[in-house]
Amino acid sequence: MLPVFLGSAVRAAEAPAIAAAAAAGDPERYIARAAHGLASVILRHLGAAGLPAPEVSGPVPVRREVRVLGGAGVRGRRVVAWVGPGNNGADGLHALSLLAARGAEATAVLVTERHHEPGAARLRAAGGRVLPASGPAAGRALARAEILIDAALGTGANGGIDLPGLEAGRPRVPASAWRIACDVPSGLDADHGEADPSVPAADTTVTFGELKAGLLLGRGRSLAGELRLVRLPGLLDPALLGDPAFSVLSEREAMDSVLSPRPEEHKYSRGVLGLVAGSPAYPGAAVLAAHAALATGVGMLSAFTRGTARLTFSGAIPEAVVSRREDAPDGAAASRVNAWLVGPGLGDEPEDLDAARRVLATDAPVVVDASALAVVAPSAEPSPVPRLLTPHAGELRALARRLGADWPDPLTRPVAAATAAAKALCAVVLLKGSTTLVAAPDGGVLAACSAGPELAVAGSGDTLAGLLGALLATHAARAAAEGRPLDAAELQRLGAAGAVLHGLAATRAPGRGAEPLAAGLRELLGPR
Ligand SMILES: NC(=O)C1=CN([C@@H]2O[C@H](COP(=O)(O)OP(=O)(O)OC[C@H]3O[C@@H](n4cnc5c(N)ncnc54)[C@H](O)[C@@H]3O)[C@@H](O)[C@H]2O)[C@@H](O)CC1
Ligand SMILES: Nc1ncnc2c1ncn2[C@@H]1O[C@H](COP(=O)(O)OP(=O)(O)O)[C@@H](O)[C@H]1O
Repeated sequence: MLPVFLGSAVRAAEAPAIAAAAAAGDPERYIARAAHGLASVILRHLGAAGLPAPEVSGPVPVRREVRVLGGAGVRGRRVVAWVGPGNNGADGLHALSLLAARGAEATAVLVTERHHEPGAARLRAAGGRVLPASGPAAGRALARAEILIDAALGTGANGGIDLPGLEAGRPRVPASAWRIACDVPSGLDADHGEADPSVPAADTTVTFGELKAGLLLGRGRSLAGELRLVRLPGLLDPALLGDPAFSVLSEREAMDSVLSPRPEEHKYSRGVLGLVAGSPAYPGAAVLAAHAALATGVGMLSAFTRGTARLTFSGAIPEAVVSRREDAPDGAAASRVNAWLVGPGLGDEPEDLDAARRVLATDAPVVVDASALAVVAPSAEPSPVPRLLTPHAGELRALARRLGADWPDPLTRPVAAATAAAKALCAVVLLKGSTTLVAAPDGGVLAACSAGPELAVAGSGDTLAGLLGALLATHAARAAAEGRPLDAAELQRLGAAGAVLHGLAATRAPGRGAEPLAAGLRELLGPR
């Protein structure tokens, strides 16, 4: 798991080391190291021999399109940087001089009057140019750029800044230029990912010290591009840094959460999922959830649905045991259920909501999705077995309204919103979005960043719900065999794992829309 911190926390935590370096007569100690990492990423991208930069991490587990530059080597490559007034600009100047020393045609375009003078002097000495943004030479350099470094503003930004080379009617940065942001895209709020329209998008962001939450939330997710982390040992004071805002689950960790059946296992020991879903108005949601659960791997699927949806469901899912809705959760078919999924296509008639209430009154783990969220009530104590709620932002807002709760807004403050809901409801809350956050009642938050916008289709949430139901059922069965219940921490991890797998499955799906996602999941997980 990769911890992610508020940008403001990283900023506060680096202040003492920076002050100490300055007091020791070495004010550029960390700037030089950051610039070294930045230049190293650029060199590697050009296929040139990199600098010996031990501190650059591998790609962060966030799905991105990665653009690799054609041609090898750095000699003669036209590298331009927007350079701002603070240390972010200083990083950019330093990185440019490292590239100039290796033969790049390096140009700094000063976007404010103030800039880091020693850095500018070093760049000139290395053969680079330092130009004011207002002059024609800067326009020409920007219009010929092959690589554009965004070093205008970093974590000290207070809103966006007008940058040359982006406006219509003036020399423009070519669309083919590879854009690399230094620490954060200029003007992006490094805490929450808010950005005004002036914030420039990057293909890659090289960030320093620790990952900043704003790179993974809100607009940050699309503005930052591929992420690289340059660690700067000794820079951050752990006491000032505090706890992470959230931690990103890796693909490996998610894959490892899917249990393979043991040779001696039978359908019941492997895990039975009780599915309370589907209604005459929404029969398809239950089918999508069922396909996803079966693709993830359950021993048995016991479905409870009503009216004409029963017929549709039986026809589509021949291996499921299908019962009447009113038999959940007490009928014979429910007796072996290890975990429940209630909600996909459930409907919102009184009888639908009654069924959801009955399921929530059991002591089995349960995924509460879609219209079943309408019966969730606050609780002072965790239920004996925790619940996993799966709202998107609109559903979380509706839940807050119904309960009269004053939770932060899930779109602009998703970490705080999910955490407040998890605490108030004593449940694990999985807040769906381009970055999905999973908050536990005791505070910690996990994140899944594998998803892309192809998941923004009706029915993809039903697929996620089925996947989560299967993870809960199989883990609950394994835990029961070991004589222990599933706890909230395990449920939270399974929630995050499910969201990561959901995003990965989309990359393997044989077509568009929600229906092929289960096939993508099968392809991803292989025979289990
Ligand atoms: N200080 C250090 O030794 C290190 C700092 N690092 C770099 O330093 C950056 C933070 O440096 P700073 O604290 O100097 O902050 P910035 O480089 O983000 O710049 C802050 C300056 O920009 C001005 N400013 C803010 N918003 C503006 C706007 N909208 N329009 C015009 N001007 C604006 C502020 O008045 C201030 O003078 C990090 O993002 C990172 O790139 C890294 O090099 C790690 C080491
Ligand atoms: N732009 C996006 N990028 C990545 N994932 C997305 C995006 N939009 C939606 N998703 C994911 O798609 C799913 C949609 O779920 P939901 O809104 O409940 O859909 P439905 O109820 O129609 O099935 C969620 O898992 C969400 O995280």
